[in-house]
Amino acid sequence: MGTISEPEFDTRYGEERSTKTSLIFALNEEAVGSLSKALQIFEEHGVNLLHIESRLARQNKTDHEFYVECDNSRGGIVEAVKELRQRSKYIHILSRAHKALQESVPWFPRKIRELDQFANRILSYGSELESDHPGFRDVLYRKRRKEFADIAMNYRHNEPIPRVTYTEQEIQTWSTVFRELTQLYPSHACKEFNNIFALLIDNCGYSENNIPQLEDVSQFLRDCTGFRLRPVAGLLSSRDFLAGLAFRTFHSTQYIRHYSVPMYTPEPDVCHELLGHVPLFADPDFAEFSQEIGLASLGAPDDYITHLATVYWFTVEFGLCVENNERRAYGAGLLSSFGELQYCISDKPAIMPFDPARAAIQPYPITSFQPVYFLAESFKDAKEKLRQYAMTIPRPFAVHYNPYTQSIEVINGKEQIVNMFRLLRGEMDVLHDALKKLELTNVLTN
Ligand SMILES: C[C@H](O)[C@H](O)[C@H]1CNc2nc(N)[nH]c(=O)c2N1
Ligand SMILES: N[C@@H](Cc1ccccc1)C(=O)O
Ligand SMILES: [Fe+2]
Repeated sequence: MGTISEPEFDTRYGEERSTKTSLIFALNEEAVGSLSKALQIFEEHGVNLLHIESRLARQNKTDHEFYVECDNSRGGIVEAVKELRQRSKYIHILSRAHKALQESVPWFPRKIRELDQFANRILSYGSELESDHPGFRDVLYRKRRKEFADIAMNYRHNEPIPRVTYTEQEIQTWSTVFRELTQLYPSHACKEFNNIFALLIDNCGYSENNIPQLEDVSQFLRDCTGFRLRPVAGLLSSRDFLAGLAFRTFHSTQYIRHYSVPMYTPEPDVCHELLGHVPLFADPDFAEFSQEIGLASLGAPDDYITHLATVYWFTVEFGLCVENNERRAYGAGLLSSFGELQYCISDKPAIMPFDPARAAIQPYPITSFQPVYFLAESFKDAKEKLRQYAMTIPRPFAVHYNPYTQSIEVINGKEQIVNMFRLLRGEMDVLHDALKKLELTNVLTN
């Protein structure tokens, strides 16, 4: 069992490097040798220690606290602190210059076209998935996957998504998944999902004998909520994936799982995207919520991204909620796996009440059924709590999505405030006019 691994530490920080930084930290464990292991981290990152002191922690007078001064002229302190943080109860960084360095913001896309840059940044699940992936030894399957990867790699913003002629065998796999899942949905899926699913059957070519085309689904979503699909060759890093949502863009795979194990696959495939995710993206409220999560992620520090992605995992991917005193699935990873959808409603897994702060630190496997699920009071409750959680990500600026230019505006000065105010005032005027014409102006005053 593994956990999703993030790409290497993001090095797109500011150029500015201070030479001297002071830190105070207390280690998680005080075992013999743990300090020397911790100090080794500095060495590994080329950071020289100039001075070190230990003392009893101010807070509780029993822990030992260490004060170190380091020479950062060769860089590496950001990485070292990041690693040390994992072994520490707390770290305080004392140098001002270092703080400025930390506060400089990781790169994020500002224009929708910049999502083109994500195409070749696909994470592999690592050797573990490779060897237990059901398609691992199937040469034909791997060859076919390469064709799909090429479509995604060559795709550019605003192009229609290439249509794919699926093979008989692929359609068979889809049929099995579709048939099994649609039998379970009425009793296992939340009502928001079930309501929209019917629309997809009527409008989007969803049926037992047809794998819908991404382009058609993307057009449909654009009409419903302005969401669109982009083909992607595989798993994106959490940071990139979430950034896509900020632009109302959902990265979707186009290949289908291996025919040998239709009931569960360890990576996203077209069944997961089209059956699991797409229905809720057609819901205006969920679309707005998804974009907010995406916006909150832009430029967030790495550790916040990891936590946000984990909460996302336990909600949007694997969330359960209560409906009429019954357990129902709203997570896309459940709604696309007829194996796990039955399992999650059974009494086998552990169920915990949904609390974002708790879910954020729960480890999870990616290649097997989840041992733990979080149960929200309702689908709405989960959305609300995740939204509030996302708001706690610290950032020295606000962001706003301009739908006309499809770009992110960073609100960090007077000029941007004035622009945004103008935009909103225009909309408020329309609203006021509408209320007047409907003789509803009193709703504003009451
Ligand atoms: C945000 C969170 O990590 C989430 O599970 C992401 C990760 N990367 C992804 N990448 C792709 N292609 N599809 C997905 O559904 C996801 N999910
Ligand atoms: N397990 C899901 C696919 C999936 C993999 C990884 C993350 C989320 C979903 C399925 O079988 O449909
Ligand atoms: Fe997913």
